[in-house]
Amino acid sequence: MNVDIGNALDGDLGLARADLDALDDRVGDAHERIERGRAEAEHGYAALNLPETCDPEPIRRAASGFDPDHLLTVGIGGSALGAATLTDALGSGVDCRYLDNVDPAWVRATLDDVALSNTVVNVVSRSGTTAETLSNFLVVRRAMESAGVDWTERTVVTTGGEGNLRAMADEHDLPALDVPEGVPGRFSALSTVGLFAAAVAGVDLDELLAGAAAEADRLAGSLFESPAYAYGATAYALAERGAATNAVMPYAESLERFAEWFAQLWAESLGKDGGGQTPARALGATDQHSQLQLYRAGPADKLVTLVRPRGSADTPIPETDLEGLSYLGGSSLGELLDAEFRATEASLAAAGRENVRIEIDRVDERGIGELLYGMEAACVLYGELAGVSTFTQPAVEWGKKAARGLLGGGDFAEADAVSEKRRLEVE
Ligand SMILES: O=P(O)(O)OC[C@H]1O[C@H](O)[C@H](O)[C@@H](O)[C@@H]1O
Repeated sequence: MNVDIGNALDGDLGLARADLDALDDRVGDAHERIERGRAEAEHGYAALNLPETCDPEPIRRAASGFDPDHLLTVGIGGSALGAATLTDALGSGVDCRYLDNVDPAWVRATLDDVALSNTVVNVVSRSGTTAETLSNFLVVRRAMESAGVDWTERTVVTTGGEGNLRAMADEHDLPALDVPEGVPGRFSALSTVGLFAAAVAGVDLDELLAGAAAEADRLAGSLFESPAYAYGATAYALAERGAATNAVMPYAESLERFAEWFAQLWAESLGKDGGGQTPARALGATDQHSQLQLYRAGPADKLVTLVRPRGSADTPIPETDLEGLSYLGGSSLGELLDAEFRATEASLAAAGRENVRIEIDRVDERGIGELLYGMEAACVLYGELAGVSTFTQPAVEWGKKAARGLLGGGDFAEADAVSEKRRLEVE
């Protein structure tokens, strides 16, 4: 992964090279803290050891028993987004669906759309208690029963040591993969949580983990020596100067889910103590024709993170005698996309709007391994610099408890707050 922070300097928010030089001592201290956390496999930091600690063999074994047309992953948040990012970017041959919402019409439509007799279900929940995931799984199970399909033959469970899912896996003797200790959901893409779906979809797990390991090897005590830290430190420094939004804009359709994954990573890890950066999701070149207006001419409160592969398969643009379009003929869609990318960068920079360029060689296992690991390390570094508790999500838990209380799942004070909703209705 290559990170170019040149366009983050000397823009409207006033970040100068000297500021990054001054920040670098703190990056060195944060790196030491991160390395200590990794050495002791502390909660959260353990995720940065996954390239070494994750054994792909049991995952491949669990996947090898199937040759499905469809893979239905039932999970939410960190228990769906990592797998979805991997299969969208790298998967082939298997139709991968993610039941990561409880919209009843959509769940029904998804189930109607797949041949359940040729579907593998992966139900994923670290806690084994998440209401959305468990409810969806019960619906899937019932649909399989109604279709005369033995769900116990087609279900793989990925979960922690305890909880309802673990009990169900034990009761029905289902194949079960363990969520590793100390790895929060949003940092779990490179574990059993993300890799089962990837394996079913034909992704080369060894190459993916090798890409991540290569990025891990680049972590160093200076932001000028480590691409991941260069990005994390720059994002932090800009946030301190008012970049309240981080707009992530991949220039590849296959990376659209990556932006969704990044949004969870960044928001849930760093949105604490009144700070953080609101992730915005955009897609190049499509959103050059919509959101770019705001990024260039709206409030100067953003970092735009442009992500792209350096190379990909290309499609020539046919010659045309249409007047005014001849400049396109003989060129290619790839060249056009490249020009759009560089034009966006330049248009932002010329308006004083900070942006960073992140590149991988290709959208392949190596590149995606580098990218996911690099963003995770960047996020952990940002968390250290900001002094927040990167690996917790108390605000999310609050809402979970309130919803559970409303459904009669226990006595939660959070549920009482629901009746205190302020109203000012206009009809
Ligand atoms: O894997 P689970 O325990 O089902 O959790 C799924 C998701 O639940 C919560 O909302 C957390 O905030 C997420 O970080 C987590 O990924």
